[in-house]
Amino acid sequence: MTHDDTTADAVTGPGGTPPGPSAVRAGDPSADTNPVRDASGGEAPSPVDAALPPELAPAALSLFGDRLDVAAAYAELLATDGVVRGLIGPREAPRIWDRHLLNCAAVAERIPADATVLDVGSGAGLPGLVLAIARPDLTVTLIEPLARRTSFLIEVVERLGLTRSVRVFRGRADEAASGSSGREPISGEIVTARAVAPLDRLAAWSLPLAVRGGRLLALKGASAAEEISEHAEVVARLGGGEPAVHLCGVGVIDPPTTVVEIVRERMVGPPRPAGGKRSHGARPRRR
Ligand SMILES: C[S@@+](CC[C@H](N)C(=O)[O-])C[C@H]1O[C@@H](n2cnc3c(N)ncnc32)[C@H](O)[C@@H]1O
Repeated sequence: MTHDDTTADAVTGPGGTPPGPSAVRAGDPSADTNPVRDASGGEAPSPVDAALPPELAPAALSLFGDRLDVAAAYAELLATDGVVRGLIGPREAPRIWDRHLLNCAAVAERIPADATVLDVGSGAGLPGLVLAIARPDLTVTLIEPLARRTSFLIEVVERLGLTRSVRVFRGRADEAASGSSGREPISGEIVTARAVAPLDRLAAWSLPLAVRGGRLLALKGASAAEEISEHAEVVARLGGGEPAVHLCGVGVIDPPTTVVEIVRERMVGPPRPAGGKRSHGARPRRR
């Protein structure tokens, strides 16, 4: 994975005083609808695309509670800025609530109170930012190598007023786990990931980020069982316990979110590079 160097250096965390979420409320069609042009010259989606569909309101309220207005502000940012900046496809805008926000928020039920969460490959903030919105007790680090995405994430964190609980780490998961460019290695009780890599590669990147007894929560679709049977051996070699499939949000969202959960049972170090030891601070091998 190469870095996209369109913006500044490694990110340690957003600073400054956040202005707080926009006043747009779920389902508020009176939001500013000034058309803006997207990168392709077409008309970008308006905030109305991010309005909470009435039929999803009960699920959204159940998953976000009194944070629903923050979730709505995030939905609006995804559907406008996120689309214009190419972080989310224009066709996703009207599906932001069911396919993205609710799907990700449902996973909060598998995360204990006050946990430290590391989200690998956050992209536009899914699921890490959604979890931070739904669960203000969590401390969340969004791990993402692409500068264009981390700039968006930093801006969103500031605009939503989440700077106390959310940090953005620009880099790959293996760099976060081992520490690189003078940064301390990071770890957490929960590692989340959605749509990042097949289970074997994901486990190799994510398990080193979990403390012993910590868990990887991988949001997977219909492929979950197949991926487990294909990769369970690799997962075991990496120190992971037997992967288990859980459905999250049963009775709240349809379909529920399928999560593959793997406990880091043993601490297994990274494989030694061929030809001897890696010197401190050296660039990790490309996988
Ligand atoms: C398909 S996107 C998914 C984004 C988001 N999780 C979602 O569900 O919308 C995969 C993301 O993983 C990131 N990624 C790829 N390899 C990575 C690595 N080794 N460590 C951390 N992130 C990585 C990519 O930059 C990209 O943003």
